[in-house]
Amino acid sequence: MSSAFEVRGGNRLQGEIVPQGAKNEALQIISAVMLTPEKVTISNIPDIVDVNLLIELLGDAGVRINRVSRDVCEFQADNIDLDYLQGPEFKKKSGRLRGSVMIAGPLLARFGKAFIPKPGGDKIGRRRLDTHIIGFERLGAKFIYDSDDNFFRLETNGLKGTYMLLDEPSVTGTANILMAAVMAEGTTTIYNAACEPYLQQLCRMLTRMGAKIQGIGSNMLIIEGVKYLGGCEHTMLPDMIEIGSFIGLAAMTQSEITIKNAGVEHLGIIPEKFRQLGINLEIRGNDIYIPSQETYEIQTFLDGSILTVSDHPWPGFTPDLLSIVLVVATQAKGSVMIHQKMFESRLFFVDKLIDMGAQIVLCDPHRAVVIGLGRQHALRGITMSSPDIRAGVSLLIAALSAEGKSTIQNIDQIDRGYQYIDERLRKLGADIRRV
Ligand SMILES: CC(=O)N[C@H]1[C@@H](OP(=O)(O)OP(=O)(O)OC[C@H]2O[C@@H](n3ccc(=O)[nH]c3=O)[C@H](O)[C@@H]2O)O[C@H](CO)[C@@H](O)[C@@H]1O
Ligand SMILES: C=C(OP(=O)(O)O)C(=O)O
Repeated sequence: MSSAFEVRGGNRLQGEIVPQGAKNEALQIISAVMLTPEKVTISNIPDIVDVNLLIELLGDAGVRINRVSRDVCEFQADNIDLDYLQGPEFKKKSGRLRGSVMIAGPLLARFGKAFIPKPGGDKIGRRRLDTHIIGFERLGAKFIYDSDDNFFRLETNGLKGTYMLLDEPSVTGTANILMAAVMAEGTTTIYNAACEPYLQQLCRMLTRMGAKIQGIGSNMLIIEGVKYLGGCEHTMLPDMIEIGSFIGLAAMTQSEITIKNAGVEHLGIIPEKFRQLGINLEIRGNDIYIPSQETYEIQTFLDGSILTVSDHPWPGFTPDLLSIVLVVATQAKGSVMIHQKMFESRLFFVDKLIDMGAQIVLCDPHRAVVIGLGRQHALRGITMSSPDIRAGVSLLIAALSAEGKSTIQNIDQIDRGYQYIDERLRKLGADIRRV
């Protein structure tokens, strides 16, 4: 696979784009197929590296996989190879993505055993697994940590429902504990649960499989354990992070874009945050229309002070869109403070934007002040490397708006989560190619 994008910036884009199925939802939903020996059919699966890798991993572990089409797949986990799941190949492969940790909950529920290698995913700061492990322990699992090869082994003679107050509303942690609790004996209460649309979707899927869950969409899930879960069908929501990325792309490149079938009722505060940056967007049924805008002006707070955009667990603003907001602000009129509270290494990519001519002060690893150029001059194309998935797309957006040629290396990071991105952007008129 090639590993760089060459972009000639400055084109105004135009047209319609359909978001892919949600990556982070897919990783939960595909893990949940392990909960039943029956057939599960999943639709709107994004064709991206992380998701394909998880599907491959399940296949290696004995799950029967029938990819009916690019975005529909049937799974049947009626013959799992538990030995494979503690072997060297699994350790290596599953370490390449974050989502693989979520196989543990279903395995523990169904077989009383699970193995968690050090997970992969973005290197964006410390990413603890404490919430997952402590949650499993509270349900009655014992864990052994093998420090030589960074491997957690979990075992139980039977999970038992309990009350737990999570240390933090971890997204993958909540999903993992939930998938274990649905087949535990008795009632489990998970308080301070994460409640992103990804999790709401997982709860709905589990309910269709026969699970009993109350409090869906809230930070308190009450789960009545059942003995058996059956097959189901599930369709993934559109990827809200991709949608936010396209809104940012449209504004930054002064383009007129319609994002089709955007699942607007599931976007929470996302459209409002982009409006705070001065971006016009119209919700038209289930589509989002972004008109071409010469300039956009960042709002201030009501008292006139400089706007801060920060991340917060759902229903707050997702940390996965802060890098996009930051790049869009570089060409706005006005200033904004970006405060990335969750991750300590996600803002370092701003040095590349500074090289391109953006005015940004990185105050500390968590906070950056952007002084918008207000189109006084364009960014300049440069050669850069993509440090993580969202920074990668932010740099791509910057490159598409910049004057001249940019080369973005390490685009495997982008391919991890954005489906055929070059091809789709070319259809909108972007000058981008893989080299
Ligand atoms: C595969 C997947 O679904 N990945 C997402 C998931 O990762 P993931 O589930 O790994 O992230 P967590 O929700 O566990 O949180 C990530 C980090 O943020 C810290 N933290 C979390 C909650 C909190 O209130 N305060 C806090 O500081 C945690 O200590 C942790 O180190 O959720 C993250 C937070 O939305 C997203 O960036 C990732 O895209
Ligand atoms: C951080 C992200 O992904 P992961 O958790 O898979 O690293 C992301 O999707 O922005």
